[in-house]
Amino acid sequence: MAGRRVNVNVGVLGHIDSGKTALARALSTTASTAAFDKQPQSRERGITLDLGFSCFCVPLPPRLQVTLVDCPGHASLIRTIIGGAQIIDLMMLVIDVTKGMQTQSAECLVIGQIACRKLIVVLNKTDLLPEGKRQAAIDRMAKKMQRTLENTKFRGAPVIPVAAKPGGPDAPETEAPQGIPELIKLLVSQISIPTRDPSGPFLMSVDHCFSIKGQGTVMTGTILSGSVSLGDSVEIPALKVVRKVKSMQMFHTPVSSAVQGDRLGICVTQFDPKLLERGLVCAPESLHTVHAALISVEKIPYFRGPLQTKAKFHITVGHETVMGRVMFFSPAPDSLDREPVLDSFDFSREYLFQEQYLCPAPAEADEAEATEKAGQASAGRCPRQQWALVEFEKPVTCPRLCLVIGSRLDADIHANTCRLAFHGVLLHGLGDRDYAESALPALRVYKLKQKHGVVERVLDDHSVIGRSLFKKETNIQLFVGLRVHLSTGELGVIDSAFGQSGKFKVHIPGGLSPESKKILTSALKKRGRAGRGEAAKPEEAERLEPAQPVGLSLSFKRYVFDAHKRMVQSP
Ligand SMILES: Nc1nc2c(ncn2[C@@H]2O[C@H](COP(=O)(O)OP(=O)(O)OP(=O)(O)O)[C@@H](O)[C@H]2O)c(=O)[nH]1
Ligand SMILES: [Mg+2]
Repeated sequence: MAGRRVNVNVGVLGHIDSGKTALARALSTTASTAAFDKQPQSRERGITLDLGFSCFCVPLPPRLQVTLVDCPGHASLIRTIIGGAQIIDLMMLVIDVTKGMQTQSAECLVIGQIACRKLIVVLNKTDLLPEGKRQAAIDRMAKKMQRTLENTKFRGAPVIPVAAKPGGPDAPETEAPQGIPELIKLLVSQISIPTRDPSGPFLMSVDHCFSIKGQGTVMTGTILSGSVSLGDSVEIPALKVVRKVKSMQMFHTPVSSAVQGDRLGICVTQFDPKLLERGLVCAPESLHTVHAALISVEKIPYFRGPLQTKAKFHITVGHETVMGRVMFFSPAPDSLDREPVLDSFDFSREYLFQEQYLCPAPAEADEAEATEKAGQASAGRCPRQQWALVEFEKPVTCPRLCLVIGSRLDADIHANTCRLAFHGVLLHGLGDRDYAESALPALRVYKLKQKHGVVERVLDDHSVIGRSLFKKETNIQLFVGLRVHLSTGELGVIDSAFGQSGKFKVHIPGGLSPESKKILTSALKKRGRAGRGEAAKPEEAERLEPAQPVGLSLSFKRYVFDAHKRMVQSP
């Protein structure tokens, strides 16, 4: 790769109007087709609508080509921002120094924590600060940003002041940007040349597609994995078409091959560019299209409100965003602290269904209160990994183990709240349309069912009558053979229904203990004659209630996807 430029992708993210495009322009020496808001709609609306690519070179060995990925800032374009964040090696978070952190700055920071390894903060528009107080204001904002980064993985990241377009839109082009050489120096010092891995299946994220008369259709994008050479066949999975690579260019320079991390244009023939505004191109058959997926999931702490099972979210899978319904589940109680596994899903294990994603209970909540409340787990009971089954409204094509982000993009963009709800890794895709029948029965997620009743009376040393555990209309036959526990410690087995009012007979293999017999036979006088101290009639005597209630508890599992709804009791 002597003399070959190593390409590094740097994202330019931040709240709308913080000056991202102005900064990209101030830094770049070469612009790609769609850089600097060239599209007419961008011009019309005066905002960036799509990813813009431009670059500059740093003549250091190996010659570094820094590709800037200029992302939109507008809240409604967050899908594009998430797509952009997945192809970058380092993120520049652009902050308007006169405004500080704004809503989308916070969302970009969240996306950065999920998708990027490195970040620097660029305080832009310093020319707007009054001359005399400028440095003090910059120092104050830099300190504020450090505090914001304090409890993120970017703690201690560098903060640098610039003015990408001093004087603003009306300033003459001659007005030189400020702080750019220092920013380039900082970028070069922060960029660790990522190890590019040419192995693995070829996968490219395409961000623009256009035709060139006499040549064919050019798809520009960034290689996410593997490599590509002239003459290779590539698949557009969303359209299920395969084409040969006719020619390739990197920033207007013809090349014969490219590897992960490179940004390039691939030219193919007989392909209508309108069919693929943005999406994926890959080695044939290397991606899968899934109708549902099992993901490892982590809640984003800034998202307010619970992550409710059965709720719908916008699910960004790789570079596509579709609506999906989620069902959360956690490890079975005996494996709460298992090491998280992020490269596969273990179907051999059992999992506990959750009404909500489990968050640590507040420190002051006591154990009972914490386990009581849905969606909360006391400190010692918070699992190290949780999962979700995501059922997509329409199938998505994505790489294995790709990033997944769940968000509430329909939330009010002026409500200054983080719309990003959770993130995770797609561990297992369900490609069958009828996955509910073909795949889900193998997913052993269970609900723990608990029923409580009382012993009404003793029949003999090995059997009692229970009540208030089933409803009158319950078919008790279904429960025959299940184990119940007496509050006095004995183990019982449901033997049969007893009468028509939901009562049932319990067989106690080990027999009642003497204490239990005492409790159960030291009966309360029944109302009526016996209640008035008169001798109860014999048939009334056996209906006497124990003085102190003896509880009967029945617990069993029901597997959520077991069509027969069997009740299972662990051995
Ligand atoms: N005074 C001053 N104005 C700036 C500076 N940088 C950008 N601007 C102005 O701020 C406005 C927004 O600049 P853009 O670069 O389009 O901001 P952006 O972050 O790309 O906007 P979106 O892409 O729509 O989110 C424009 O009018 C710029 O001229 C700066 O350093 N100083
Ligand atoms: Mg812009």
